[in-house]
Amino acid sequence: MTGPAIRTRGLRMRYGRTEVLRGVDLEIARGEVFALLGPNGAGKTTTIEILEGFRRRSGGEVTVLGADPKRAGERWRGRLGIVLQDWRDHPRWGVRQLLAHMAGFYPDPRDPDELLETMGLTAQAGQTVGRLSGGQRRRLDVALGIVGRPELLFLDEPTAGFDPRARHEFHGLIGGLARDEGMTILLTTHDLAEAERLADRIAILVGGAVAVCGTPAGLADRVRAGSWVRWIEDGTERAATTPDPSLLAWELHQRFGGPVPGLEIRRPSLEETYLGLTTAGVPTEPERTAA
Ligand SMILES: Nc1ncnc2c1ncn2[C@@H]1O[C@H](COP(=O)(O)OP(=O)(O)OP(=O)(O)O)[C@@H](O)[C@H]1O
Repeated sequence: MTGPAIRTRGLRMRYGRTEVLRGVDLEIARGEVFALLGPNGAGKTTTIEILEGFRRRSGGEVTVLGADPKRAGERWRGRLGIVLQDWRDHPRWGVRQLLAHMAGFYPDPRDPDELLETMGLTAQAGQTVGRLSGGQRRRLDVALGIVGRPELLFLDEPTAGFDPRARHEFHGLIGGLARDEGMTILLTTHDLAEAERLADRIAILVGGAVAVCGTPAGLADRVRAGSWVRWIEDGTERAATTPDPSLLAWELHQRFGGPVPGLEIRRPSLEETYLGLTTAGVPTEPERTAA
């Protein structure tokens, strides 16, 4: 099938009088791993719930695997894998029992035992779901999301509550699903390092619209464009923001004819810049950050 896996144009959502999404434009290619970032309440979950067909949008166009989620049926839904933020609990089910039960709904499911092994849950196979730790529960959620070999996988904050080892293993698993099986993956996360590591492209949602979107490297260049340079001149502290701090330092060095008093150069981390973007708004053109 041709065409992008996901396409939205002018997607809008209003809860009562509050407009949460104000024209979200996204285009996610088949086989792409795409991360949606944004502060709490930015509308990430709302966006993916609309894409999954769980929520009716207020406006705009949406196509997911060639269909409008508003009208798509069960066969379309069977091509999606969904890992929600708060999955309904099945505390009395056995881990393997639940996975095998869910596998039964799909025409070509993964083998539940192999999947438990991949997810590091073999030892918990006979345990009831209610007795799993938070991280184990999350891994089971992901197993349930991929048991039907979905073409498109939605992961809403998949690694929340994971310890570093589980997170590392999970990143390997997601990389493998995309690389080896060509699965399209849309994930939301608050972890910038996770987005950089996993995603082919990242979009940051601010104020109900996509503020920036690009590859992790492109985004890093773009948001890191402004470095702060400070120095003392005529007894006064001076400061400038520049995309090329070494050039400015060299110019100052020439001007002073030697060492520059109080010279300090600081390059904001991606994390700091992300925080800046999401609290103070963001210039939409890269040139403006580089001014
Ligand atoms: N069913 C609802 N009714 C009314 N308001 C809602 C509803 N669901 C979400 N909202 C509001 O919409 C906004 C966006 O919520 P959403 O859960 O989509 O954000 P998010 O980016 O996923 O946040 P988080 O990072 O905290 O998960 C929030 O202000 C939230 O309170």
